[in-house]
Amino acid sequence: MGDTQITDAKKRYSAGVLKYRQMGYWVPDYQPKDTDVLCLFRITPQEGVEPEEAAAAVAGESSTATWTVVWTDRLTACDSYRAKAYRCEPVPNAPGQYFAWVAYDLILFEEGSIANMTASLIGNVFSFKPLKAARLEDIRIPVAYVKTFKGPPTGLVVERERLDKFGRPLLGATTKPKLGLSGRNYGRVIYEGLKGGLDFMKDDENINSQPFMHWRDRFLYVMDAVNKAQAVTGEVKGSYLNVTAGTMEAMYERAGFARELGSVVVMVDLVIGWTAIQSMAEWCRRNDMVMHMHRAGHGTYTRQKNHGVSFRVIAKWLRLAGCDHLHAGTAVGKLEGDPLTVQGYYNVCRDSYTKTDLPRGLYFDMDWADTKKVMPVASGGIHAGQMHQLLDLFGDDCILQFGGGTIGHPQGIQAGAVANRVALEAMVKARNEGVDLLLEGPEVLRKAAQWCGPLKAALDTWGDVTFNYQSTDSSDYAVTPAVA
Ligand SMILES: O=C(O)[C@H](O)COP(=O)(O)O
Ligand SMILES: [Mg+2]
Repeated sequence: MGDTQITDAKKRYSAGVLKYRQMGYWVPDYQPKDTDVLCLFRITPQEGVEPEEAAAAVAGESSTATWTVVWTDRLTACDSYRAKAYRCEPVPNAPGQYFAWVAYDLILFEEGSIANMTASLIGNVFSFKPLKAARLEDIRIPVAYVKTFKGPPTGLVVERERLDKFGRPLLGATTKPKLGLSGRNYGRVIYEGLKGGLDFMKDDENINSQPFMHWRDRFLYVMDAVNKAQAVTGEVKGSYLNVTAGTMEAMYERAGFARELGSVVVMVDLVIGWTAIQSMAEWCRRNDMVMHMHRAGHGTYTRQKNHGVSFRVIAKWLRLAGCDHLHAGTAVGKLEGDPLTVQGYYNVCRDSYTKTDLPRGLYFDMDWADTKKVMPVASGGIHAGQMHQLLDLFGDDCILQFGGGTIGHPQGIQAGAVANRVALEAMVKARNEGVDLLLEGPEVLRKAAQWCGPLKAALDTWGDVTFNYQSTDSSDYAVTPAVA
């Protein structure tokens, strides 16, 4: 018996163990349908396992197969239900690694459920012994499936209208220290930041309801600060109230209290899980609330290039699941992120139609079918001295968040916020006047600092701080291959 699909029914369905290719999970001449879910996996087969067999195994284990032939396949439309590995190629400059393309028929998935989609695509298959490692690099979700998800509760366009803020990135800050402040002191930090010119303040990912500050205290003091800052500045302000909790009931209770107090935004952490995220998105939609998503925990499975799930896939799932803000990397800050790869994440948050873009790690075209847009958030170790790079990398439709880079300002929190607002406004003005931000950005900052003491102090304190480390996850295609 060879390594290709066995078509003789008696041989194919006799009890025993067959190769996945023999069972029909490797179909090199398969033409993907417009309605198929397409996945690109990076696989590292064990020694002695042929790449096509490994690709077929991935297709099998993530769809209908098990390790042995089961006659019950014949009670189903198994020929169409089987996922099909249809292409397998060595990864450039990565010995032992292969890209495997797999197509899944739409019938394999429940509508509107990321939990269901992920249970197939990243279910058992990542622990499968014939593979040393596997990574889901990218996914094409077809329009027919996209339309079964509601997506962001508010969306980027409506959020700007509600906030009445246009033509520039929004500005925020994460309250620091991450843990330990009492409600009253916490509220003071919020007020200072908002009064100084930020649009948003933000709870940190791990602030929930600890002994030093019960969640109700936090919400009360934060909203008192938000209201006062709105009154003195005349601008709409918000503070992401983190409602992450141990149960859905507790999260609904906290979100309900945030709404009662007049908050425009609540926040959850990625660690609450797909079903909880979709439930909270439903709640936000019903209650006209912006939903901020902190991607806490993602680095445990997105960061290493040879194993896990790329953040671009997580970002696509989160846009469908429904969040309005999503932490998507900074490139220049303290957290992992190659600039082009991070731009790829931003693009899938905001695209109407995602085009294949290999240098940015985007392997498929994908039509978002008018799914609302997510506001990507740059947060993690950024400061005013990087404003030109941030604006150049990410454009206007994003949120720039400076936690330490606001709270740690030598002249105080309000001065930190002023420095960031002035740096941003100066940079947007320069960009709009045609200045080349990368070439002349530092000079724009220096000039603005002549008239703004807080910005000068920020640049003096942090201007030289960089985080220049080798990225663990950059594209395998540094430049787009030439098109003949
Ligand atoms: O949750 C976050 O986004 C980070 O804690 C940001 O903090 P930083 O700006 O001080 O790095
Ligand atoms: Mg944080």
